[in-house]
Amino acid sequence: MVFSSEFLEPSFFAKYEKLIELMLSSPHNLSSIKEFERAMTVHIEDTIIPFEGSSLSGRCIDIGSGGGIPGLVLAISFPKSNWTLLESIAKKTREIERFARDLDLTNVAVKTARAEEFAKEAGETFDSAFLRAVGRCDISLELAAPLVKVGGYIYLYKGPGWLDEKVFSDAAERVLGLRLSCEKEYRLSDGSKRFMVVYEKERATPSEFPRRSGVASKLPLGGRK
Ligand SMILES: C[S@@+](CC[C@H](N)C(=O)[O-])C[C@H]1O[C@@H](n2cnc3c(N)ncnc32)[C@H](O)[C@@H]1O
Repeated sequence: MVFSSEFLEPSFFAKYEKLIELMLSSPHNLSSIKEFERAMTVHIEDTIIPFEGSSLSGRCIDIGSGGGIPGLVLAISFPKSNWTLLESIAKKTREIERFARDLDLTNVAVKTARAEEFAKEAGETFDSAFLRAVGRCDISLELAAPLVKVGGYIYLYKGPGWLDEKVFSDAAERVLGLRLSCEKEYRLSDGSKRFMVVYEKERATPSEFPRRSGVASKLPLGGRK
């Protein structure tokens, strides 16, 4: 682990390890990485390193949470934040609920729905949204913007291809009333490069959003490749 232990309480590390054990032993193929140490690097370090020395609070949503990454890791690390973990596949949300219970996390709620549908019910009520490996930046921003308050933030976890991908975010920023607020490069302990890209929501999301389920990927705001 490359992050400093001063930033995190020792009890958090036991929970990260337990979460990875739960993910790897799940029958539902929640991680393409099967080896424990490698999963600690790819899932835990990747989630935590960009927040080293920061704090997180308020209502947070992890969109497309899969096996609970990054939401469960951030819920462990920042107990004062309140989390909704949103995932469209029910067998995954049942697993996330079980993990949150086994980890004694009282700041986590789990919801089975597509982001486009959940946004109609929840509206612009979250302080921050987090997405990792859910889609290209413009698609992720379109799923997140209708759920975030004006003045709130969208955090995208991005891999080494970010500098080529970022061209697709311009149109989404303009249409959705977002501003690129911070772009931070970091490295995992294996040397691989990652980016945390943060957008501030400056204006209310136009009423044509959310578009129907699936349209954000079929007709992306940044255009087709
Ligand atoms: C590649 S997985 C990434 C999971 C996790 N965020 C991670 O980094 O390990 C993408 C997940 O997003 C979910 N997903 C994709 N589009 C979604 C949508 N519109 N609403 C909710 N979940 C969605 C998928 O079901 C899938 O579990």
